[in-house]
Amino acid sequence: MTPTTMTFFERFEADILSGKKTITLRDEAEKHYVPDSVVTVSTFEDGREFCRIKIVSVEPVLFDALTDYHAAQENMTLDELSAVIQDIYPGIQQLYLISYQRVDA
Ligand SMILES: CC(=O)Nc1ccn([C@@H]2O[C@H](CO)[C@@H](O)[C@H]2O)c(=O)n1
Repeated sequence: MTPTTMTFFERFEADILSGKKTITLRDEAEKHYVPDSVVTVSTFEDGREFCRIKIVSVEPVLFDALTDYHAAQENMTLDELSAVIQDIYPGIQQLYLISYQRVDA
């Protein structure tokens, strides 16, 4: 089934709304998003909906293969991004790069 919702940590809300953050890296539990589908986005902490996004692409990427370019699309340095991922997904190698565009409500 095509997923229709996605959660983000609240601290990333502003970057998503401003368009500074245009990808997210998830584990295999979230690899089933479908390009061109529209997804309702809410905060992980309290489930507050704050925008909708259109999935652009979903592709596997290894943690060790992350680059400054990925980090830039997260509005972070590579060191910051690596630390964030290690915190959320300790020891993970296989990630899924989900790129998205904000769509109007
Ligand atoms: C709330 C929830 O269920 N899961 C996640 C998982 C990841 N992320 C963000 O995606 C990027 C790479 O992982 C980083 O910016 C992360 O902080 C997030 O916001 N929420």
